[in-house]
Amino acid sequence: MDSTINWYPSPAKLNLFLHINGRYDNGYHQLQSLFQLLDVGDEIGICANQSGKIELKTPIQGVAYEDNLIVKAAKALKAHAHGQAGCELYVRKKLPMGGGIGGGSSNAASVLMVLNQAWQCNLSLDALAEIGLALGADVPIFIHGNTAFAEGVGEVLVPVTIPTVWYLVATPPIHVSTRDIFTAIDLPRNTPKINFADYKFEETHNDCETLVAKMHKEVANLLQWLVNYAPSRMTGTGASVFAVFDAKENAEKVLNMLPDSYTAFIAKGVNRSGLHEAMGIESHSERLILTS
Ligand SMILES: C[C@@](CO)(OP(=O)(O)O)[C@H](O)COP(=O)(O)OP(=O)(O)OC[C@H]1O[C@@H](n2ccc(N)nc2=O)[C@H](O)[C@@H]1O
Ligand SMILES: Nc1ncnc2c1ncn2[C@@H]1O[C@H](COP(=O)(O)OP(=O)(O)O)[C@@H](O)[C@H]1O
Repeated sequence: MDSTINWYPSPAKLNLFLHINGRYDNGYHQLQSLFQLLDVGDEIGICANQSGKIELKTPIQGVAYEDNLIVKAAKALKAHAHGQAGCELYVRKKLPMGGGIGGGSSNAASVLMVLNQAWQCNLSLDALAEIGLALGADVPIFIHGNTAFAEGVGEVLVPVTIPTVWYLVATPPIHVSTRDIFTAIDLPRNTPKINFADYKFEETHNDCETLVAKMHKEVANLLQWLVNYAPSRMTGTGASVFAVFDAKENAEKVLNMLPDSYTAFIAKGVNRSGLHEAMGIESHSERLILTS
């Protein structure tokens, strides 16, 4: 094996809506969501070897080696590899962490997908998604690599093709703990299930948004500002917020006016993950086609 570092996309996602339909006995929440993949993300560098060691060459400040989802993913897959499977791992972090745009889960998925090939584990996408689910509820989305409706805790997926739009994604300088939101007493947990074929953005919402906006005025202020320019909503359990535009130029105009206190980027919505495109993995799954 040579020592070339190969770089792969690790795309971000948005939850275009997030409905909480109930709660399972283990405390996890039963969700419905539309996961929109983006053409923007981190980059994961991987150099597979036969050292038997998993080395992270670019540590992330504030995340310990054993807690890093990149390392956890490699360790989880090593149990399915032969011989002295090892690797050097690198990340070029571009996505804000803990913002509800899935950077950590996507990093884990990219590592699982690439090492599955490099170590010749030959696991199916379903098997990789099952390993990924134990690392985080959003990992299966990134393994299957489709913009998709999700149910359950995010593991029951219906791939979808939706029209291309542009997003301005902005993150206030705060951290929202997913756990704190899901354990809050006043989180709504009884939104009726929708039929995915009837989905319309304006008829859906994010059940976490009101609570997070109440707890963090930065999120409330950002939403109040953005909604003057375009339909806007929080993604996941926050703190990032997105606004939807038909044209990239319009998103750029609003980005130029955005106060400096937010980190922000513009991304195109894609129906297929850039990782799967880069790895040449064809999409065979049947897709629900939405025209608006
Ligand atoms: C709700 C979403 C939507 O994308 O929020 P974001 O994390 O993206 O903001 C995710 O599915 C989150 O996934 P992830 O961040 O991987 O969550 P996990 O590590 O699996 O769980 C963190 C904690 O959130 C709670 N949790 C998570 C998912 C879920 N369906 N119900 C829950 O109650 C659990 O208390 C768990 O201990
Ligand atoms: N490789 C990683 N990239 C980002 N976050 C990571 C990573 N490994 C572990 N984490 C931890 O996971 C948390 C959630 O990260 P992330 O997936 O970016 O956010 P979210 O789940 O809100 O979309 C971070 O706050 C960080 O502590």
